[in-house]
Amino acid sequence: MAAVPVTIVSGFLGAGKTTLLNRILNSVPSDKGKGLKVAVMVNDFGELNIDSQLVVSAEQNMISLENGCICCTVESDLIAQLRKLLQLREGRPDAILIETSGVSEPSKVVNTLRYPEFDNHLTVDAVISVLDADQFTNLEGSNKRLAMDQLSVADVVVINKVDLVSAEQLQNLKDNWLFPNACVYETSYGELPLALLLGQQAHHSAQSEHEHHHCDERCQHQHQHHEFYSMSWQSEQPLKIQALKAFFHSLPASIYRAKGFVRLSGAEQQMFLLHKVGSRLSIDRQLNWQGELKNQLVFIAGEPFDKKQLLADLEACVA
Ligand SMILES: Nc1nc2c(ncn2[C@@H]2O[C@H](COP(=O)(O)OP(=O)(O)OP(=O)(O)O)[C@@H](O)[C@H]2O)c(=O)[nH]1
Repeated sequence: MAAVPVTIVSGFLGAGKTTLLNRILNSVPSDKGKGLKVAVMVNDFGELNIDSQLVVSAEQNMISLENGCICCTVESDLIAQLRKLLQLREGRPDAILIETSGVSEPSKVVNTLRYPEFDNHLTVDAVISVLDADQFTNLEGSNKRLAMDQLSVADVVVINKVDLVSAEQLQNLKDNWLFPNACVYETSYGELPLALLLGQQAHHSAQSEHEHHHCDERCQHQHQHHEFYSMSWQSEQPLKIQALKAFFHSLPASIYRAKGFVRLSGAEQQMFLLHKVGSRLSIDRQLNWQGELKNQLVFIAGEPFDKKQLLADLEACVA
């Protein structure tokens, strides 16, 4: 049996990984039409599983690796899920897509895929890293270092959100480019031909470190994992939109990412999808909502933050 190609979609928080994943899934010819059978793994860092609710998974096999980081705390879950997929007699996927959380290091996921037990069963097709053209230059400190680490192992870099930047800003980004080995594409909303993203066998193995290295409890190898902090909040009460916007605009910059669903007063039977990425906030009506009518929000920060205060401020937004 041929090895199953695995594509890793990585990139910093909010860069547009889920958007790109959905774009890919919508373009893959469906299984029933004798197309590809794709298994999708998504990894959300926060306690609430927002991404899995956003992925269009119609006929695909969707697996959620929750509440932790795919490259460390949920690595064993990743291994177990990969084993399960490979053991399938029928329905073994033709391709696997892994969307890492925005705080994961894709090189560690590549190393997991290289464990001897997966030899001849899995092959890394490409590591794709999505870059947020709008927010990338504003990243600082450990956020910047992590975003750079993610880019440094990419075979394909997708410069996304070009609709939000001027030609000059984009040129500036490219003039300071540090990753000559990757194929680089520019786009908005991950809109790229499927052929540029899947089945390219683009992976350059030399780019990942620690080949065949399997950490165990005796291992001296230091995981230089970047620390991130998250908090989740759920409530059934509708929120006041103006108060909610003011709340988000007053958050400390270290709370870089927030996402989830909110219920707003005046439209109680609807649900709204909320995204905060760096300084940008969007709140959009969700069409054809099938889930529960309740607020579910996740906050992710590069520094510890006052969770009690955040909860109190959120509760003050309840109508
Ligand atoms: N204007 C604009 N917005 C975009 C584009 N791509 C994605 N977005 C928006 O950016 C926000 C984050 O997109 P996601 O696809 O959820 O980003 P992500 O990388 O999966 O986020 P995490 O998994 O939380 O790290 C959403 O509001 C998207 O609609 C783009 O090209 N242009």
